[in-house]
Amino acid sequence: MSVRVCVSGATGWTGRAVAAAVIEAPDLELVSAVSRSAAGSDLGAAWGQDTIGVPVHGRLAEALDDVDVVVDYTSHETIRAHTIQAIEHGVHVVVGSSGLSARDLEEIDEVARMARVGVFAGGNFSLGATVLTQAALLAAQYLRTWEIVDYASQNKPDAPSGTARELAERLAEHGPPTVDRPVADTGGHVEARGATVAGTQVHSLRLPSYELATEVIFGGADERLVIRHESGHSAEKFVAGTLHAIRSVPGVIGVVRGLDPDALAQQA
Ligand SMILES: NC(=O)C1=CN([C@@H]2O[C@H](COP(=O)(O)OP(=O)(O)OC[C@H]3O[C@@H](n4cnc5c(N)ncnc54)[C@H](OP(=O)(O)O)[C@@H]3O)[C@@H](O)[C@H]2O)C=CC1
Ligand SMILES: O=C(O)C1=N[C@H](C(=O)O)C[C@H](O)C1
Repeated sequence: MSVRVCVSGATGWTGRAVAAAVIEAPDLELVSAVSRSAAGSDLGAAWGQDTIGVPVHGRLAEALDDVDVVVDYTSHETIRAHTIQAIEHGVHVVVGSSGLSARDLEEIDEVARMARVGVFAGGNFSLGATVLTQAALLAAQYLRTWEIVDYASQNKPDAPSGTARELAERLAEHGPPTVDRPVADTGGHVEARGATVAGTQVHSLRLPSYELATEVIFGGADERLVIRHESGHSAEKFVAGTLHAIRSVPGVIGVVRGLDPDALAQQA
């Protein structure tokens, strides 16, 4: 039987690519979509194409009937409320949108477990970013000092990126990085040392020409290790990971965070 999917944010950069892939997948069925500006239209028409029989709703709450999994690529402003709404409706959630902290995900985990619903949250669903996280987790076992630099376009509305936040929070699994001088003891403008996310300093740059790049720099004795992921301009790189999450999440209760690179490599 097909997994019935709603794509929230289906007229956006990422949601459109994901919705198109859901339509093409033989084991998935796109039953509804969400977008405020296209509310009331057919999704194909909203894309400037032939109609495809998929209604677009202006609010997620209106789009959840007969849905097994909602995939959300809307924004950091809406993701928390959307995730809770879907769980309360008994619908599994794939969280693509950035903005949820580890604390948010702990709270969501409790609600999801009570409802016996799965939530698959990915700070970055691309294969390269997934490998970045795995490489950084390995490095953190040996090199105990690190900071993260998060590069994105000047239009990205949130900071840090979901990619950088998830990386910092996953690195916290190895305990906080070693610091010689606490950030709070910094003279001058302490803000210049960046934001402390789960114990890691994160520096977000927002400049024209970047899509998204994430760099984690490990400091050792007279040496450094730099691990950097660079994103191109298409949203296609997020599709395989998102489809993997859609297929996996009905078998989950509570929150699962981050992709397994082996599972993703097999899917790609
Ligand atoms: N985890 C990952 O791998 C990735 C995460 N992201 C994250 O996904 C999110 C979306 O990014 P992107 O695709 O670039 O965004 P876009 O701005 O291109 O698209 C956003 C989509 O969501 C809809 N939307 C926005 N707000 C609402 C709302 N309040 N209610 C209903 N629909 C809404 C928009 O339609 P309308 O305005 O008409 O409502 C549009 O369809 C961001 O948080 C981004 O950081 C992006 C790429 C990869
Ligand atoms: O806002 C975006 O555009 C993106 N956001 C994601 C993030 O916050 O990490 C990742 C993606 O590369 C694009």
